Amino acid sequence: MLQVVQPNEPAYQLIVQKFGRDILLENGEINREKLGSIIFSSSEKRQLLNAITHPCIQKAMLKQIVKYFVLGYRYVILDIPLLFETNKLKRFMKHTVLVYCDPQSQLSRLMRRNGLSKAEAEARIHSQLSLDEKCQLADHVIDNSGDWENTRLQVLKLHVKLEESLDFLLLRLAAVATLTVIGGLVGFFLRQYFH
Ligand SMILES: CC(C)(COP(=O)(O)OP(=O)(O)OC[C@H]1O[C@@H](n2cnc3c(N)ncnc32)[C@H](O)[C@@H]1O)[C@@H](O)C(=O)NCCC(=O)NCCS
Ligand SMILES: Nc1ncnc2c1ncn2[C@@H]1O[C@H](COP(=O)(O)OP(=O)(O)OP(=O)(O)O)[C@@H](O)[C@H]1O
Repeated sequence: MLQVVQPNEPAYQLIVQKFGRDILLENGEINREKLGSIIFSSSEKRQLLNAITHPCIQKAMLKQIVKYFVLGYRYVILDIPLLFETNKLKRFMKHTVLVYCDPQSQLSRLMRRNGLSKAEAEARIHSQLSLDEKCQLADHVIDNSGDWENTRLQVLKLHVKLEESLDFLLLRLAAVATLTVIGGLVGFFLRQYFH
């Protein structure tokens, strides 16, 4: 959901208004490293950023869901870091999947990926529920503590399961029927009008 914090987006204006121009790069884009270091060391600031960005992120997600639904995709995956914490969107999800890894790997991978110190990485991890707590809340857990191949096999298994599911079949049929009727009516009136 990077696009909601791009210049010209409403969330961007509000972020600059609340956090100041110091968090901008020379080209006007948000300096993610700087904003990250502010919000991950203050829960108040984090809540402020969440209050600004979450409504825009939710709108953008909804648009994409409708798009892929109409295109006939069997399922869409929403990558939502704070799904269980905010507990707002969970009721709209048919399935929830948690990608788990053991706490030691989580810490060392985050330190390596973002070049963070142990304390900085721990602050980020503690700004969310622990993975063990999230495991209890998710419908499916992919254990990514092992190597990539091990994870890939688990993902493929889940993919097959989701592809086989008939979730939302009635809703899809109703949507197709409605579109067909609307298309038919439009065609009928256009023919009447041009004859
Ligand atoms: C805070 C920002 C600048 C940090 O950018 P950065 O490139 O360093 O990290 P990135 O966006 O890849 O996020 C890394 C991870 O941090 C965690 N995280 C991100 N935002 C938050 C948050 N508000 N609260 C808790 N954890 C968060 C998530 O696990 C996420 O996957 C960036 O996340 C941002 O612009 N956030 C605002 C939009 C937002 O709220 N996004 C996701 C939360 S739903
Ligand atoms: N199975 C694995 N083996 C080795 N390294 C891994 C494995 N899975 C992920 N990593 C590494 O761990 C880091 C974090 O992975 P990734 O960015 O995919 O996690 P994420 O859950 O999307 O993170 P975030 O929630 O912070 O956005 C990356 O540098 C990635 O290369």
